[in-house]
Amino acid sequence: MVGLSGAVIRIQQFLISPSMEVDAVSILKSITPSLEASKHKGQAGKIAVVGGCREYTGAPYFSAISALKIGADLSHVFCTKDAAPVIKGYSPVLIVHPILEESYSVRDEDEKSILEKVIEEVDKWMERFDCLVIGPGLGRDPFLLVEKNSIRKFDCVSNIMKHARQSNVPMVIDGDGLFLVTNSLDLISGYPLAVLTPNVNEIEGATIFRKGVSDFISNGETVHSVSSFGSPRRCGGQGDILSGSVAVFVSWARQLAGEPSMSATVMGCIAGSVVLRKAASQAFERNRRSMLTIDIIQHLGTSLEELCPVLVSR
Ligand SMILES: NC(=O)C1=CN([C@@H]2O[C@H](COP(=O)(O)OP(=O)(O)OC[C@H]3O[C@@H](n4cnc5c(N)ncnc54)[C@H](O)[C@@H]3O)[C@@H](O)[C@H]2O)[C@@H](O)CC1
Ligand SMILES: Nc1ncnc2c1ncn2[C@@H]1O[C@H](COP(=O)(O)OP(=O)(O)OP(=O)(O)O)[C@@H](O)[C@H]1O
Ligand SMILES: [Mg+2]
Repeated sequence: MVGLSGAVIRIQQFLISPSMEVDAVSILKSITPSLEASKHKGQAGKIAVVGGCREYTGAPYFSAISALKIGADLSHVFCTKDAAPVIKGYSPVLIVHPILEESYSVRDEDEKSILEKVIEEVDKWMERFDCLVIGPGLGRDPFLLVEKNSIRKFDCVSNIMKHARQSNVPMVIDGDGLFLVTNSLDLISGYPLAVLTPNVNEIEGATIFRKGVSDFISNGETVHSVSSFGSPRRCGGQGDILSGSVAVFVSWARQLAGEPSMSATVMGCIAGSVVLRKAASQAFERNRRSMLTIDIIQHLGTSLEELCPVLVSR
């Protein structure tokens, strides 16, 4: 396990490691499944986003809707009670669970029983999920994410992550989920099915996707870059599209037969990067300075189709 200062040194090593521009489109094509009339609902992926609180409702929406736009069959959001009606109002296609509690609505003596209820609710679904996204718009409430050395004994999201890990469910960790893991590295340390998507970082065992002018993806051994043209607009929420997209591609990559030369998490990150960058470039061409995150979401389908045309088997 590495501490935060260790993680910072590793960021520097990560950045100076030689990286190779990867053939991202070939990887995308190799993991994207065909559409077959015989397939049933759920086989193309069931994704769950854990995030959304009073302040942030956009981030979990962007992430969850992007998973559907990439091609997942079902997309769930586990959020606080206050955020749920707002997120439901954005779209009827998302399945929204208003189960998380913030500390202002929980008495100290009720914490344990409420935590148990939250975990019971999530556990009902856990085995069915192909990938979780932890953190978009989660906020920093101490009953959601416990801080290091806090006197607080319980928090909801660490426990959800522990249960996901026990069930071998992959996790893409972004936004406030990154804040949580930098305070509790053991949540993901040594877990090969964790993907972290910070602006810069590295933690042993997990796959790191460092976002920027070029995206760098590493599992600690090799570094792959994706530098295809994206967009010069940096409006908020593009990282959320990425987390939802990567979740779907990781779940697809895990279905590959044989022994692929890269891990499912690395392949899923590469595929997510190339599709998002293409969608961002298309959205920017059309909207220029007024390009918004929702414009990129509208181009996810056409970008994926251009890079990896759909194959329909009857
Ligand atoms: N419309 C919306 O509702 C939006 C909400 N957003 C949410 O807003 C909240 C704050 O997002 P910000 O963009 O300010 O924060 P970031 O997504 O940049 O980072 C969140 C946290 O991750 C950690 N982190 C990131 N990079 C790190 C590194 N290299 N090393 C160590 N730790 C690192 C830090 O604790 C940081 O505060 C998040 O919940 C985010 O999901 C954003 O996603 C933008 C859109
Ligand atoms: N300077 C850049 N030029 C081109 N593309 C970029 C640049 N920076 C980031 N990107 C692309 O945008 C994607 C999202 O990265 P970004 O840095 O916007 O995330 P973020 O800051 O976490 O977003 P959010 O607002 O959702 O929190 C990256 O994967 C990358 O492909
Ligand atoms: Mg972000």
